[in-house]
Amino acid sequence: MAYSLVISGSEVGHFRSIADSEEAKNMREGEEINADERVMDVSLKDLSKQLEEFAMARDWEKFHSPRNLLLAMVGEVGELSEIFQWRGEVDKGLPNWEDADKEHLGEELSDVLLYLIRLADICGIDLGDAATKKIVKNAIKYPPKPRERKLL
Ligand SMILES: Nc1ccn([C@H]2C[C@H](O)[C@@H](COP(=O)(O)OP(=O)(O)OP(=O)(O)O)O2)c(=O)n1
Repeated sequence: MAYSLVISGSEVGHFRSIADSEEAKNMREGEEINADERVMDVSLKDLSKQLEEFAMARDWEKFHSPRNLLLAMVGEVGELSEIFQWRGEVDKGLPNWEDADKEHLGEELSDVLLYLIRLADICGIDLGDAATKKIVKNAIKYPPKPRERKLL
């Protein structure tokens, strides 16, 4: 049986509860989820909250220690690497890739991101704030190329 879970940009709250929705609970392995619309502008804090709720609903908080989350993230980095393994150099935008391969890539990138966000949260790090400050620090360390002066 196929399920179609439609998520719109204005329904992030709905999306937030999808993992614990009746449809999700009733789903069996191999059944299809069809997210027809993209979720726009989801924030790190939104994702962090969803991950906390996901762990709480399954009583998985006891497993989400900093070390376990780090190891889980590294494992997902390995799965991400496997997608690129033996392919040689890949063009930007992945023009010759099958849709299924791109979807798989999106899933593995998401797994890395989600474990990273959860790790930061569990460690009490505000990742959005830390990353923004790091970008500023990077810009000071690596100043932009000076513009060429126009000679009058
Ligand atoms: N204790 C856990 C287990 C899973 N997840 C979440 C975070 C990841 O987004 C995803 C990882 O799930 P799997 O371990 O099933 O890994 P994959 O989705 O990569 O499946 P597979 O390894 O079979 O390809 O689920 C989590 O938060 N906490």
